[in-house]
Amino acid sequence: MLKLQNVSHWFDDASAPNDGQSKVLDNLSLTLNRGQSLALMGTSGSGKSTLLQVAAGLELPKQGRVELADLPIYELTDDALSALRREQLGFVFQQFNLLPGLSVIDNILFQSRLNQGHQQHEAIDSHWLDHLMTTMALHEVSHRLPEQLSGGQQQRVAIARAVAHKPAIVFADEPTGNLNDSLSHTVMELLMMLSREANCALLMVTHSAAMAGYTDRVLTLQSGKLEQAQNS
Ligand SMILES: Nc1ncnc2c1ncn2[C@@H]1O[C@H](COP(=O)(O)OP(=O)(O)OP(=O)(O)O)[C@@H](O)[C@H]1O
Repeated sequence: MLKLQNVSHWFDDASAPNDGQSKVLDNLSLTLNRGQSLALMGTSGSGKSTLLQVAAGLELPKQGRVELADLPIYELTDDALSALRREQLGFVFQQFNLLPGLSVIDNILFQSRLNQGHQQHEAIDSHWLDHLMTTMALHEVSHRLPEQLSGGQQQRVAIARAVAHKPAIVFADEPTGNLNDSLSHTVMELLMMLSREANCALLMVTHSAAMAGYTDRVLTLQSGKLEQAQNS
């Protein structure tokens, strides 16, 4: 599903060694299949978000190859890459990134509706939508705007939105970063359950060993390399 092959990336920085370049990602490779989950840990600044961006087709790596759904993403046309993102990817960010002018239900359906506007995409599965709304306890607030929700409710909307169109892979950057401990566990349980039900892969960045404990695999990014995390 997701394949990174010999990926290296650095940001141009005149003050850094090695001819002005220090590598954030150093010749790393990674495979993640549908139905599998992986937590990415590492100290602040170790490159976790950069790796997520590179894997999701949002930052072109300086070297190496990235495949999503068997497609070499950085060789696709802009239109093909947009379609891949729209149909196959889901995103959950620490800041939720809900669309402020849209109700809860319209936020959740946003990506599915975009897909429907494009050729041959299946209609939204109303049973799946109802299941999502029930699981995330969002029925009662479905017509509210994001600003009328608590942080936990906003995060549940963000997760429902990320999986509503049953993507092949969900990228989550600190998905529980803004939540208290008990809510974090609830949100992780829901995210894991929904990703299992949608049979999607999950690549999650987290600082929390407790949250990483929910995923099948935990890797640590250090000096640009991926290492097996301790205790995993
Ligand atoms: N656009 C950019 N331009 C220059 N340097 C950048 C850019 N984005 C990130 N960096 C640098 O790359 C390194 C890795 O950043 P990244 O955000 O990927 O780390 P992280 O592990 O996600 O950190 P955190 O846990 O604090 O969010 C850092 O040294 C950062 O300063």
